[in-house]
Amino acid sequence: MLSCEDLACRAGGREIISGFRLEVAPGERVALMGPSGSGKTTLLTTLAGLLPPSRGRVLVRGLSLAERPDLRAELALVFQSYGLLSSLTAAENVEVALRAAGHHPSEAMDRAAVVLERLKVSAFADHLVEELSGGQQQRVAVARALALRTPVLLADEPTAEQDAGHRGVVLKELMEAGGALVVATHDPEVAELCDRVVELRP
Ligand SMILES: Nc1ncnc2c1ncn2[C@@H]1O[C@H](COP(=O)(O)OP(=O)(O)OP(=O)(O)O)[C@@H](O)[C@H]1O
Repeated sequence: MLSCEDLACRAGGREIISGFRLEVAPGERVALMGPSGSGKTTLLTTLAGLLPPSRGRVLVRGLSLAERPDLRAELALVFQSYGLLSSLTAAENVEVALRAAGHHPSEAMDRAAVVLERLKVSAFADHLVEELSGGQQQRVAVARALALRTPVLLADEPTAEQDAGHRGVVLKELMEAGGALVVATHDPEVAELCDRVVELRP
């Protein structure tokens, strides 16, 4: 579903990742682990097609992501820093992503309501993102990515800001989403729920 071979990524003028190989099957859940600074965010950003690799290619269904930008529609990314539009409401953030992906406004509204409910943020659906706590914002970011129902979901430490109860909520939704999942995490319990662990070394 998602693969790369001999991938190298640069950030800040130096090579952060080199000779990286990954093959993720449809529906497979992979935990990406490694110490702080080992390159998990850099790698996820590259796999999402947002940062061009300095060597190698990212393939989606065997096709080059660089040559076929339309394949980006197969991927969703939960950013470590959420990447929400702070002057919009939680619901609008999800709806905007769905509308940008081609969904009818009324369908986007319905789908956003369902996914925000599942992530336990429906009580804040009409609140501006800037009024939400870090944990609430993170669940909106997860909701936005899940709402797109892409075959591949990339998630960067998606439970880092969650208390124990909400961590379970986020994990359940991510694990049951059904698509391939690559999740960067420092949490061994998240890794245990995945099918396998890929370790990055600094
Ligand atoms: N835009 C940038 N400019 C300069 N250096 C960068 C940039 N982005 C990342 N780096 C460097 O690349 C390395 C890898 O960073 P990255 O954020 O990918 O690591 P990480 O494994 O996700 O870390 P963490 O677990 O702390 O989130 C770090 O040494 C970081 O300082």
